[in-house]
Amino acid sequence: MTELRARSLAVDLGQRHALSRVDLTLPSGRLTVIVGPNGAGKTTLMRTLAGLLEPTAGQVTLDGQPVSRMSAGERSRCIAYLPQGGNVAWPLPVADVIALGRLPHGEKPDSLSLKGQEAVAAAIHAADLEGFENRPATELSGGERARVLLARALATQARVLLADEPVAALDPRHQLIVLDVLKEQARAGTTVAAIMHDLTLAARFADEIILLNQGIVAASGPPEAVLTEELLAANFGIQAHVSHDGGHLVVVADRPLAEPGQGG
Ligand SMILES: Nc1ncnc2c1ncn2[C@@H]1O[C@H](COP(=O)(O)OP(=O)(O)OP(=O)(O)O)[C@@H](O)[C@H]1O
Repeated sequence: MTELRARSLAVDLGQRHALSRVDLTLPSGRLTVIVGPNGAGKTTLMRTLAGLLEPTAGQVTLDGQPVSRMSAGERSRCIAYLPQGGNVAWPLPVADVIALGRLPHGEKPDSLSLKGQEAVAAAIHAADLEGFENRPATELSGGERARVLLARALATQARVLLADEPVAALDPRHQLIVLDVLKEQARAGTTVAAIMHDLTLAARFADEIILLNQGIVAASGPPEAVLTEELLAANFGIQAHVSHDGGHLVVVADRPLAEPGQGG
């Protein structure tokens, strides 16, 4: 059982307290979705969990080991991080970009081990990229590129997968495909967390939701406990209608409130 934990985490960015007193546990076998308004600290939290940002206070541990004390190589083998809106700088073939996910294992695109080749093929299949392998990665649509970068993260086969808005640029079919992949990864034993803004999709796929607002955890738990009309008003500043449809929670944002938390 892999467990990524944050204890009393605080991160200051310049003069701003981006995160304060964050305690959370991401267990393996579960898909945790992090939601919250713009500027809530979601990316800051995910980068800190990935060991890419040094906390001002508190600690992140992976199975009890402080992430900050892991070497960069060990960390990138254990924790795959998919950044928000990532780009591809070089016109490499798609298959080579995905194979870069094996670099933490010391494997280059032209010298993949058998395990590496299998990991890349599985990632191409999971991200629905068969037929794209030889296309220059710089000549893709935004959604296609997002799937290539997800596939690169999958190819690492890390124990932890952290994805910052993995479905933001995707069409509805590929949103479902990618979230199915993340859920399958979790079911296979990976610790998976994703940041999302689509609350209905989040409710449908998340085992647990963490609601972040102004750098603190405002609520966490199963979707129905977190995505309530009261918590959405207080934290997103929206009057929302939450209903059930075929066992799924549906969140419709009706209108913005003048101030977060203001009813009526
Ligand atoms: N380099 C920086 N220096 C100072 N403040 C920063 C820096 N980067 C981010 N911030 C601030 O920290 C806060 C948290 O930013 P963060 O990117 O984590 O938010 P987020 O919840 O991911 O937002 P979004 O939904 O818009 O992606 C914001 O108020 C942001 O303005």
